[in-house]
Amino acid sequence: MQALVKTTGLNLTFGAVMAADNIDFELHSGESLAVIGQNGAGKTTFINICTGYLTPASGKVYFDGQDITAMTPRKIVRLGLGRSFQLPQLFTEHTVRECIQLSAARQNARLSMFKPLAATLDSHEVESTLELVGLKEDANVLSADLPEGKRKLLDVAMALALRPKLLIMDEPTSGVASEDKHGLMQTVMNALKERKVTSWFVEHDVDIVEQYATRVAAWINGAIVADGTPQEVLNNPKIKSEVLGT
Ligand SMILES: Nc1ncnc2c1ncn2[C@@H]1O[C@H](COP(=O)(O)OP(=O)(O)OP(=O)(O)O)[C@@H](O)[C@H]1O
Repeated sequence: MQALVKTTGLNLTFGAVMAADNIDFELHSGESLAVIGQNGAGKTTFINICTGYLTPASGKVYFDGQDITAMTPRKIVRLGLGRSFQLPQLFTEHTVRECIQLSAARQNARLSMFKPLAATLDSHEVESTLELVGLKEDANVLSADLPEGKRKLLDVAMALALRPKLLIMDEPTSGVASEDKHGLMQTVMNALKERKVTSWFVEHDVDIVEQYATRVAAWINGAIVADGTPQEVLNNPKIKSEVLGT
């Protein structure tokens, strides 16, 4: 089966820092990948390279068989590689519904000064996305007024409005109270399953990793040092001492 994401020999340094060290990696449709690693290990740099925000010094990135190494983030999103951010990128002066509408319109290049936004979009699509992430009752709330957990959900919903094949989430539960993390992840993972979206998420909470990942990749100094089932990676002595600190 062709990999959904494939990288070959990716390298990137920032001065003396090795942020990506010859990374060969594959992700297949249907996987749920958790990425773990200490701060500064290179998890976000790898995501930035795969989503067009950074260009590697050498190496290639393929999405669905297509070379996307030199593509812009916008083009990559249109191919079906979605992304959410550690700090949600919302339209803070707009309501929850409008944020989803704007996201969907951006994807379809349907933003126009001359037509109301709602008239250019499939309203059923927008409403079903709101429902999917449990934000229907908040549809008319300003996104800036949402609590952190719902801001994260809206960020995911905006990415889902673009109908991705893969969603990469950089720390989807960071900044959320520990008692709310599981509820948030459950909603997100149910939504991805419903839309048949492959998932890749960066996570520091081992309980979340164990519960929601089918595969774990552990990073140290810009390299993947362990890659396997959660059981294998989380019980690996090197990962326990150098990544998890247990
Ligand atoms: N634009 C940049 N300029 C200079 N150095 C950078 C830049 N981006 C990242 N780095 C450095 O590259 C290394 C990897 O950073 P990266 O953000 O990828 O780590 P991370 O594993 O995502 O960490 P965190 O868990 O803190 O988000 C770090 O040493 C970081 O300081």
